[in-house]
This record gives sequence, C-alpha cells and structure tokens, in this order.
Amino acid sequence: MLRGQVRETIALKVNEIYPSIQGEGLLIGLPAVFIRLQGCNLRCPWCDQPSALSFSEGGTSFEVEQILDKVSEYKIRHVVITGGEPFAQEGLATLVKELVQRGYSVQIETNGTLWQEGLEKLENLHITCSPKWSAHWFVHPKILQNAKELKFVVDDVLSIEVLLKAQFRNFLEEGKVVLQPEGNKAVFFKKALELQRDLSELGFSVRVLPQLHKLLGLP
Ligand SMILES: C[S@@+](CC[C@H](N)C(=O)[O-])C[C@H]1O[C@@H](n2cnc3c(N)ncnc32)[C@H](O)[C@@H]1O
Ligand SMILES: Nc1nc2[nH]cc(C(=O)O)c2c(=O)[nH]1
Ligand code: SF4
Ligand SMILES: [Mg+2]
Repeated sequence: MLRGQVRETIALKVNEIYPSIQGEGLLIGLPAVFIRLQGCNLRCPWCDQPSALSFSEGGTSFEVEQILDKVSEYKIRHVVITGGEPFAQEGLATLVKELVQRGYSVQIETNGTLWQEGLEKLENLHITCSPKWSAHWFVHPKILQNAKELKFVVDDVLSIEVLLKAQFRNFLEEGKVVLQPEGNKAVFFKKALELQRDLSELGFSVRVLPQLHKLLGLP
C-alpha cells in the first residue's frame, strides 16, 4: 500500500499538542513538543491528567498527517507522546515511525501495560515506562525489553519491595530508575530520599527528580 494511503486511513484521538520542556525523567529539561493522546486503560488515584482519561469524551480525532503538520510548526526536534495512555491508541506505531522518519527524536510516556508491533529496537525512540499499582505492577514483556527508563511515582503505596522486583532488576543495575514524588509533595520527596538511601545501601543508585514543569509553572 502506498505510504500516503496508509497515513490517510489512520487517525488518533488527541487531547492537546503544545510546546514545553520535558519536565520528568532522564530527559528532563529538554525542549519538547507534547502530543497528548486521549484515553487511558487505567485509573490512578492521583493522576494529574484527568481530562485525558476518557475514550468516549474529550479529545479530537486527527489524521497522522495533521498531527505531523502541527508538530512541524515548532522548531523543536524532540517529541513526547503521552496521554492518557498512548499505547491504547492503535495508530501510535504509525505516528512514531513517521516522526522518526522525519528526523525527530521521539519519547513515549507509558504505563507499560500495552504494546504495539513495529516499535522494537527503533532508533531515536526513548520509551519511558512508569509502572503502576493500578495494574498490579504488570509491565508488558516487550516494554521491559525496549524501555530506556523506569519512572516510579512515589506515593503512599510504593515500597522497596516493588522496586526490587525481578522484572525491574536490570533497570536498577543499569541506573535507569527515577523516583518521582507524587505531586512534588514534601512528604513524598522525603520518602523518595529514604528509598534512594536504602537502595544505595544495596548497591543500586536511583535518581530522585521532581516534576520540573510544575515548579516552573509550565504545562
Ligand atoms: C499522565 S501520565 C501519561 C502517560 C502514561 N499513562 C503513564 O502513566 O506513564 C505521565 C506521567 O505522569 C506521571 N504522573 C501522573 N500523575 C502524577 C502525579 N500526581 N504526581 C507525579 N507524577 C504523576 C505518571 O506516572 C507518568 O509518568
Ligand atoms: N512539561 C511536561 N513534562 C512532562 N513529562 C511528562 C508529562 C506527561 O504528562 O506525560 C509532562 C507534562 O505534562 N508536562
Ligand atoms: S496510567 Fe497514566 S494517564 Fe492513566 S491514570 Fe495512570 S497516570 Fe493517569
Ligand atoms: Mg503531565
């Protein structure tokens, strides 16, 4: 099928597209265009993007071509696809491949429960996986094989036992784990630093990082 034909038939439900800086995780501080997709398969109690969770309400359907045009309006070469849960939109893989083909570096923010074929070992794709209690800490095997970092929200529930789970061990060993205090709250910064200390006593070093955009008053 001709490339143009594939793009015409694929549309995604978009909540918002906007420029900002990457406020979270190992790529923190990078200028980025955010593509926030609509709809999530989970419901985390403290989710800070409630308007992006419903599949039936909110969001606007855009063809891949239209999304690419919108992104090209910004002179920013890093694109963060988030949500909601991006992997819940079946056009994600096509969108990512089109962006990579155009020379963008692409990052996906995901809860890790879902996968789409065609995204294995893709150059210039950085998958950030944030495992969730609301999914009983399940992470799809293909996400574990392809993610570049794990980002855990530090709340009342997160424990060192979760962080030491076998499925997360090589991320710990490779220093690819970020602890992100829920809502930048002082109580969870304190807990994150305690977890970091306990992990370092076991020989693992993890990063404690804020949601920087919230401190800077950026979206
Ligand atoms: C809104 S989610 C969207 C992407 C995907 N559904 C996920 O959970 O990774 C983006 C990131 O924000 C984090 N997050 C959501 N609400 C938060 C909060 N109240 N405090 C800190 N991080 C939060 C998530 O854990 C995730 O890393
Ligand atoms: N500036 C900024 N950085 C972010 N990194 C991940 C975000 C998200 O909601 O996925 C996010 C966000 O909402 N804003
Ligand atoms: S998985 Fe992500 S978007 Fe979905 S409810 Fe949890 S934090 Fe929000
Ligand atoms: Mg956000």
